[in-house]
Amino acid sequence: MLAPRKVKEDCELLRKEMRELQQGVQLMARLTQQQICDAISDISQHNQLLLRRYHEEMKLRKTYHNELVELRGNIRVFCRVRPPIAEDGSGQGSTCVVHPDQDDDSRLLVDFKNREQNFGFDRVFGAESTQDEVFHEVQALVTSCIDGFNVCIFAYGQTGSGKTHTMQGPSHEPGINQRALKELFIATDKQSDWRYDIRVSFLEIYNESIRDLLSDRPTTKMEVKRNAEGLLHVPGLTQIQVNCLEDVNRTFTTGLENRVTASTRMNELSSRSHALLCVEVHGVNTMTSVKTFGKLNLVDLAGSERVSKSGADGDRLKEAQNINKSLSSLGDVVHALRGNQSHVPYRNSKLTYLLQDSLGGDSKTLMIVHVSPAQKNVGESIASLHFGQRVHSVQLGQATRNAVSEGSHEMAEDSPANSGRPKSRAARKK
Ligand SMILES: Nc1ncnc2c1ncn2[C@@H]1O[C@H](COP(=O)(O)OP(=O)(O)OP(=O)(O)O)[C@@H](O)[C@H]1O
Repeated sequence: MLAPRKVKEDCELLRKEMRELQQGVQLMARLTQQQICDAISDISQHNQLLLRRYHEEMKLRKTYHNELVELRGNIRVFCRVRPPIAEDGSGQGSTCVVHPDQDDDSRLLVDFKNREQNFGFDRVFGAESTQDEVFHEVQALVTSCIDGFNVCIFAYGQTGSGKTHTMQGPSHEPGINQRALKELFIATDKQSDWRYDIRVSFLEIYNESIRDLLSDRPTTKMEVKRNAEGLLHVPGLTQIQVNCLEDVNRTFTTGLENRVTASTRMNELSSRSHALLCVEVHGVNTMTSVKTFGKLNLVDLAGSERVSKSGADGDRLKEAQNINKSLSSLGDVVHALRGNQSHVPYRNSKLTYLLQDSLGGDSKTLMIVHVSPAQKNVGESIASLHFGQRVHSVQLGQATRNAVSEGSHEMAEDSPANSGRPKSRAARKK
């Protein structure tokens, strides 16, 4: 039998040991916590370093990419994904399967046949992109026509993919056409020693026939001819001098009312023709009388969808075949130019023949490929992306700027916006 005093002492001892054990555990826990915090902080510093390096690399890649684009002869390809719309319906078919890469604004990811396909362009605009953002990227291209460059901007894609939205746009959110003219008015207004004259024509190519959209009595008998200076033009085509946005809007209203539209299963007001807004900028220096001339061609192409899907027959089938022919000719021409091939097949369609002077040489071309985000359109989206990719991915090879094409315009040496820019090849030769 233990004495009560001994029990009390043992109890005290046990209590003391327990307190020490508790303190020891708390100390260990604090130390471990500190170690974990240090490790996390190390990892996050390392991550931040990697992220910084990644962004630096991205910036560098962009710089090199821009240099490469210059070398490739100024042909760029953008891609724009339109947001979901009511016409996409609901259910499985409306699921969004097209996503811009969150970390790289030049890549697009598409879920197709249970695989993720990856497409690269000069720039990808997601569904939330605004008209402002898109125009910001094309602004420099647009104003280069003041310097005497010829510029073409094409909107490509299946019916309902957003081509007209990008080029024309609704009145509360105007697209490239109106913004470009506004920008030209602002830029030409700033040049005190220069007087500018801006003229527009608006035509469509429907079933390989040209129609004047600004004429009261449109005729389909219009042809592409060479004028005395060797430049391609359409005799009899209405040209309107525009001095302000009101003039421009009046012109658009007339032209759009005349546009041929026909219904297909895919879009009630599907445009089955290519619409071409041609802006000519004539400049004259009031001190030296030096003249400049540049052309800006803004093209809303007809829908690129394949015939079977549109349920086409009869007239619609003929339309679809003509559209396919001209779009593939356009792809061939741009592909040949970007690859610096010696033969460029301009004559294979009215569209490329008419634009011959504005494609190639020192001209600048931008193709904006439009895609729907919906799963039910994914086949057409993939076809459009392959079209854009074919143009975009031409290997550099021995490409430099193309030789000056027949009839291209030289940039005047003392053109106002010329200072600090590389001179056109023609100008360099002088
Ligand atoms: N970026 C966008 N933001 C908001 N709405 C858009 C956008 N792109 C397209 N839409 C809408 O989607 C619908 C189809 O677009 P749009 O008419 O521009 O297609 P399209 O490719 O020009 O078709 P079509 O070849 O038939 O002329 C329109 O209602 C348009 O307002």
